[in-house]
Amino acid sequence: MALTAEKEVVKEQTVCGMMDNVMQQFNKAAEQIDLNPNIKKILSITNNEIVVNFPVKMDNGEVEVFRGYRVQHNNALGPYKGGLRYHPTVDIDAARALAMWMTWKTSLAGLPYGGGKGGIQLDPIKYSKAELERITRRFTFALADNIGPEHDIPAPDVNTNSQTMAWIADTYMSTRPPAERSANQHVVTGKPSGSGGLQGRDRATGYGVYLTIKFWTEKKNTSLSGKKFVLQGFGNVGYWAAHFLENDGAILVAVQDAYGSIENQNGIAVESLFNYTHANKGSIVGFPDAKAMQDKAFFATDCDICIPAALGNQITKDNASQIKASVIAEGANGPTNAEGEKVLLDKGIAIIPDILCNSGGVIGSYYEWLQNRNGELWQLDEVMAKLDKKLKESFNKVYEYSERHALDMRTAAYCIAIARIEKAYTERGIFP
Ligand SMILES: NC(=O)C1=CN([C@@H]2O[C@H](COP(=O)(O)OP(=O)(O)OC[C@H]3O[C@@H](n4cnc5c(N)ncnc54)[C@H](OP(=O)(O)O)[C@@H]3O)[C@@H](O)[C@H]2O)C=CC1
Ligand SMILES: O=C(O)CCC(=O)C(=O)O
Repeated sequence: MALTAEKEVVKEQTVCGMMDNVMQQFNKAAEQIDLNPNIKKILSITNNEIVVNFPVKMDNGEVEVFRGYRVQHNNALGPYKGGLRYHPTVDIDAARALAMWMTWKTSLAGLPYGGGKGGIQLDPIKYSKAELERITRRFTFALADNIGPEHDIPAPDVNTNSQTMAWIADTYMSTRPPAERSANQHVVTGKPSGSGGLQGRDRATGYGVYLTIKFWTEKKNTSLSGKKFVLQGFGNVGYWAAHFLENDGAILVAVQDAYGSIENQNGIAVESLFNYTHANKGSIVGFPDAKAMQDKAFFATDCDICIPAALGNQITKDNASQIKASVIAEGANGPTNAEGEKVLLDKGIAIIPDILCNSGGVIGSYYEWLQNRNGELWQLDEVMAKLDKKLKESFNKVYEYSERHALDMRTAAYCIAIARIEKAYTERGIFP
């Protein structure tokens, strides 16, 4: 199938209503822990919402005006932290929900951060690399002091990467007095390793997805060897998760990206698919060692593990009942909506929730931030070992809480995350 620039036409985007989803999750946990009503009020809304419209000259000499967002949900535990997404579905609802998820995620991981998220409403495939660089630099300039290394620290998300972060860091640092420039390198994380980036930040999220699945299988007295998994999204998170799962003996049997879906029950070789996508404008479509499948049939594929690692609201009441896996590992943020989740839990399918499953990314970002702040250079093996230890602690905390209180893992994770923020407010004496 020939690829077109009109991704949205190829596959319907369903990212609306993310706030409803995160609020239902929050309210359920708030009730469970009997959250102080004043703190509940604070956490139910975002602290700051920055919307910027900024003009950029295109390659053809015309000016286009873009809309960018940065939502800062809460900073009770430290500076706002979270990614920037470049996608047509970026709007204020999505940015609010994604910022809230970051607050719970950083709290659960025990990091000294709050939550923020943002991005630009655009389809990057429609722009040249030079245009994307100018868009990113103008966006950074428009955000001005709303971001900063001790205030709000962006990172990569959908359709942004280490190159995007390098442009942001460079633009932000160029606005500082000369003597302070390099001291501001940690305004963003996820930078290339030659520009202050952390060895291993590229794979940190996918590695965390893999680890949480491994820890879950260990709790079930089984192993990953021979387990079949399906993967929605073959980008940064999806590729690295698949890479580590395959190394541990699991078998990739179906993949979906924005252009289509493929299946091979005998196994899809992860590195071959990765190399193929690089030669095929980034898409999995047409991979010779798998057959094409209908997008709608993807979630019904026979498998043990299902990994949504693309956009939000992908598992809904319409497809949840078809899922054959015994565990869902949420690489993406908010991939399962409330109705879909009910169907899954009723069927006895476990969910490793996003705020735990994909937290390896922000934990890696924290290490990068520390590395820059302390003027250090960390080695890959020490980064991976630290990630392993931290994720194991987080996973065990959530798993044990869920067992002790007979809760699903998402609600358990939320209870732990929210209780930590409540404690911070209470200790300050504001809400006795
Ligand atoms: N990067 C990170 O460190 C972190 C990311 N996340 C979350 O993980 C998810 C993926 O992020 P990331 O891997 O960085 O993003 P990438 O941009 O690297 O990859 C996104 C992937 O999702 C696919 N995709 C997009 N739309 C659809 C669709 N409608 N149906 C199926 N697949 C689709 C893309 O396909 P195509 O290439 O064809 O467009 C691509 O394969 C997001 O939810 C993000 O918020 C969470 C924590 C950290
Ligand atoms: O690395 C970070 O700071 C945040 C990554 C992110 O956007 C996420 O965890 O959803």
